[in-house]
Amino acid sequence: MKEYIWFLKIYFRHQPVTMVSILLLYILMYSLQPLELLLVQRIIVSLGHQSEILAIAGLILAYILVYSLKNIQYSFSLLFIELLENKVGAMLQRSLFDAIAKADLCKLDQADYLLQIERAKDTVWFKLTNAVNDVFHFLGSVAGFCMSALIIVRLGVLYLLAFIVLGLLYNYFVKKNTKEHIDLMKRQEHEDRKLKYLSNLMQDRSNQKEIRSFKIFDWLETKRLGKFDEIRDIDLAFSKKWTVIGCLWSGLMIGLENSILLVMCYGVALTTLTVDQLIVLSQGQGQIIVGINAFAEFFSQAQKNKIYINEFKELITPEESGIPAGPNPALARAKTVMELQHVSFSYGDHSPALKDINLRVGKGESIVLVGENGSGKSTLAKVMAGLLKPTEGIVRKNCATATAAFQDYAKFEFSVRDNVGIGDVTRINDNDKIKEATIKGQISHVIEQYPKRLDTILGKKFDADGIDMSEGQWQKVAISRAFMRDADFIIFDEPSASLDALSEIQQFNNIGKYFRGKSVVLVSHRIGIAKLADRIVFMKHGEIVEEGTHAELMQLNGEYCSFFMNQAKWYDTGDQVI
Ligand SMILES: Nc1ncnc2c1ncn2[C@@H]1O[C@H](COP(=O)(O)OP(=O)(O)OP(=O)(O)O)[C@@H](O)[C@H]1O
Repeated sequence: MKEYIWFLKIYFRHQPVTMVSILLLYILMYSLQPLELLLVQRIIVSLGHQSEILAIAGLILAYILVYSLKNIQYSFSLLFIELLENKVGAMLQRSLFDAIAKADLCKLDQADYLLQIERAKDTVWFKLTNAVNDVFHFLGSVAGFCMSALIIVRLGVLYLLAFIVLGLLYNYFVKKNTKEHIDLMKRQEHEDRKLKYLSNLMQDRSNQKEIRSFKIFDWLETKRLGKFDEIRDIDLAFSKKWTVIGCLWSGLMIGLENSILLVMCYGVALTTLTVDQLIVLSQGQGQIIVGINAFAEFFSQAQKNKIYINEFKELITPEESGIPAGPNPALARAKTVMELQHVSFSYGDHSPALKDINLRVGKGESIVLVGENGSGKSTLAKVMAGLLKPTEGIVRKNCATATAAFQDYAKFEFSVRDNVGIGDVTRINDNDKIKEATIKGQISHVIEQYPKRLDTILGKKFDADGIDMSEGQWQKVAISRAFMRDADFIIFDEPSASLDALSEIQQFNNIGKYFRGKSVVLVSHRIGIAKLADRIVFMKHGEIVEEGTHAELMQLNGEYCSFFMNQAKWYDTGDQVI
């Protein structure tokens, strides 16, 4: 019940009036049914006793009123529930996005975490509101059940017991069916995701080049259909099985219901029961069964909801940040902007991508990380940027503002202004600053050619006039973001991977020029760039194996030297590698 109290509190805190209104409406709805029963009985008795026409008309009017009230109440409760869903759903969705934005980046590569997010989207909009609805239904049905039971018990305890047994039997079937269905859904969840993935592959624009060039449409479609058939066959088998069981069970229930009806009719024949009592009992039977179903439904649903609520609660509970925020006096004294002590990092259960890294970035120092593919440079850059939380070790930071540009930068289908301005959202409407950033990022001359300039939409998903930039142009937009902020500490992970040779040289010149005096950590494959840095950090298999200036490392004649010479021999300029 802990989890129910947690989320009910959230709903009450945000929408107290709506919550109380729904509760009152449900209690009213469930109380109207037994009232209807009493009125029917009174009408029959009055007719039988040939009471005054005015009294009979009054009773019929009251019955019509109760009946109409029931329908009006239903429409209102739907309206209130929708209101609740929209208001609280929007707030919960924000909590979810907030949690995703704060989660360790590598979590977003984990299938389980992605599945949790997928489920949470449903939880936000439907499952939690449904759970609130269930609680109200339950409370209302308790009230209704008690009133119906009181009416029936006056006519005979045995009738009430018989109806309760009938209700429990009905419920046994529903419970079995629901349990098996839930088990099936859980087993199918992963398969459903695979099917969704395959379907998305077929419609995603970015895959169309490969699909057409390699002519893999049929191959992919066979895969998708295979998965679709697999899921459909299992669903169909389930439906067939439960249709047969359902028919047999309904037959049994109809038999039992009619047997009870026969007993009641026999009671009328023996004059132990009057006709109005027979009508009240036969209608009351339905209300008792519905009541028991509502209880059982609530408890079985509560079991399911418990899982979703707990999972959602866990998902939106903030994680501890990887790097302690704020200035660090000890680092400030040592003129250090960042220090890593014995830092290791693993992606899930994989072998460590970083092993026992010790690194200090001095104020105003430029460091270039070099090494073979997969040696851990990008991972280290992400740990330094606070995007990945070290598995072991400590990262200490001492800088007011930091900025970063990554090789796997985001392409937002927004305007150029937004794409660049997000580098510092506080200045997203500052045209001069944005233009300056695009000049430093070497993309201003391209943007100047667009008729709408900074207002040009990048990408064509939402705007037919949108511009499709080349990969290199996109990279320049991403780099311009980094120039938006006057940061003390800048991390560049392969900022030139998609640039042509001249743009690349210009880009590095710009970094040197505009970030002079700032602390810069740069990941680059272009080893000639390393020579310009204050310090070179050479990585291999997730470890720092050599550290020093270009001259020092060349003299050492170790890993860096051979890496440098190997790259240098592809350039005629020999030692003058760019
Ligand atoms: N998201 C991920 N999940 C699992 N393993 C990963 C992930 N990203 C990187 N790795 C692994 O971590 C190791 C280090 O990768 P990283 O990208 O940091 O290397 P890198 O030196 O930047 O490589 P490159 O020069 O190719 O960009 C590699 O073995 C890689 O396979």
